[in-house]
Amino acid sequence: MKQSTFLSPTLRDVPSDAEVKSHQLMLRAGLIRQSAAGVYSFLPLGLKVLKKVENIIREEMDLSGAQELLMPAIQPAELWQESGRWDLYGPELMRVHDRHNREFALGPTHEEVITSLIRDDINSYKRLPMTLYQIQSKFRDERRPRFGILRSREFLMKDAYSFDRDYEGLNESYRKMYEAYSSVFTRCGLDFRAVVADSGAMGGKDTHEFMVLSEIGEDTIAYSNESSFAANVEIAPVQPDYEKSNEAPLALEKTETPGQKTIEDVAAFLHKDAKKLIKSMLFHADGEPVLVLVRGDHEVNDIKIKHVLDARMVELAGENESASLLGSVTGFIGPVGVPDHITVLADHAVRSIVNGVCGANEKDYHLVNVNPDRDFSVKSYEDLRLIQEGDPSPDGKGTIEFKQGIEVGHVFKLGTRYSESMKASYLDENGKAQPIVMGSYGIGVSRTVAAIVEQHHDDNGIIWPAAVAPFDVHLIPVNLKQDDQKEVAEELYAELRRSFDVLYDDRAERPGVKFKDSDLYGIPVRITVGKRAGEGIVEVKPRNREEKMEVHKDELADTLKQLLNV
Ligand SMILES: O=C(C[C@@H]1CCCCN1)Cn1cnc2cc(Cl)c(F)cc2c1=O
Ligand SMILES: [Mg+2]
Repeated sequence: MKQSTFLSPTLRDVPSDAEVKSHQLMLRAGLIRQSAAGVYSFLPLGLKVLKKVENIIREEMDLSGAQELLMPAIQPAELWQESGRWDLYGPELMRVHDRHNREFALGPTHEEVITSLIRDDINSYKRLPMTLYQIQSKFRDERRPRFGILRSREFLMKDAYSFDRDYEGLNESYRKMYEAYSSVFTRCGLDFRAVVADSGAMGGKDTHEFMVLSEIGEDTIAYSNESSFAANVEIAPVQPDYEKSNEAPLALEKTETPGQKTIEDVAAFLHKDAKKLIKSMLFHADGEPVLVLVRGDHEVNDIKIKHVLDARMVELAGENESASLLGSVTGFIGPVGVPDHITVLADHAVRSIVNGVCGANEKDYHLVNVNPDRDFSVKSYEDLRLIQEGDPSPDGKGTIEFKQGIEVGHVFKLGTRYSESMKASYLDENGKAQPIVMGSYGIGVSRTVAAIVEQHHDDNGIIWPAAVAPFDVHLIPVNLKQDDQKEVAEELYAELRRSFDVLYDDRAERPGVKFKDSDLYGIPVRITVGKRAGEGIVEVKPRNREEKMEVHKDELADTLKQLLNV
């Protein structure tokens, strides 16, 4: 490709609204351009990378035995009404009307469509197992699109769906897909972890997220420093560590704590360690009031509350709720003397508190020498807190550390959630109808491109791993006015492009501009045709190393093969 004709405008300066490196560099290197908040065009250079990632995914999907199809982005509302999700999602689900005023969704995912497709065509156990996938644009009206294509409102996803006769079959389909994902992200040159995840609104049991390690990742991974344990912190289990204290329980006392509402304030005011405090929070779980207790130095994990109560919606109650239900404002509520109709749940660690402190359910008062089970009772002690760095790993090996991650893949064991609601069944050997057991598996294809940039760049620009690079070689003559340089460059371009993807910088630009653009583009190998062109010597520089080699043009093809390990 001749660069003089190529549309990939580079920017000298960092765009002010781009906060993270991948967003900055993808704009500066001319890979993407924004057309609206969270809506992007992929320019030719960016599209070439997107296609490389897509094809790695396609190869691994096909190797895993999945077959590719393409579903429509426009989805009839009826399908979402059948699955019960039309009213479950709010403004994030983009909805359109057609000319007959019928309602449609712009597809954020395709469980409904694929299930409606399958139920018409798979009716015998002989057709199972089957895994289908597509690579297609998805639409999710994110409230806060940000970080370029890392969180955009239209994005490219590979979504796969597996269909099995039973859970044993699903486990096998899931394992195959899990292996395929590991191959995809390894081939893309990513440092990633597969972590145990929360299935969110999808229901279903097992689910894993594939996280690319990155400081700017929105997800927090809790992992053991001595074993392979790794989980999204949202769902990481905490082992109950019941420590019996030999402190004698003292008489309960009410004490004035004027204006002391936060854990820090109360602990300081009463000269107590936060570990002695009982943090009480009033939630609504599917509308029912629940008082949740965690130790003062811990954080409550509302996803765990949802799982413990098997609730659909869990949200913190407002100030006036606490006042009307518990007779006081947040900061002074506690479990002592709580009306019976309010469920009280406590994290395991609360049970070990002796002579603790909690709100007195009266403004400006707290109770001290509070002892669980003596002064208040709980419905049950559960795992309700966020895991913390330094906690023992749930598998008993090592301690927990945190890392930030970018979620690039998410695999789910769906079970029969969709096949039952949408009546997708198969006839077994005895002619009996059974619900199909499903799995769903996503990769953010465009997000993966940005994640690769986050892990592969330096101050001068992107450093593409060879497998996903937009070109193999960047061929740069220093000065086209020099006949020998022009001649050698043209000859090399004609010759190398037969076996490599070559970007030939034929612009009449100053060398400095050419090299700056080249560093921005991040093409794996740069060939500079300069002063020694007349001797047939050119300079070869790998983008991911400082060193430059002088190579005779006759050895060039072999040198490139080694550098690109093709
Ligand atoms: O998409 C999934 C599950 C898997 C992920 C892998 C590929 C197949 N689907 C979960 N999810 C996430 N955000 C959504 C946003 C909207 Cl607006 C919606 F209506 C539905 C969903 C939704 O269902
Ligand atoms: Mg996810």
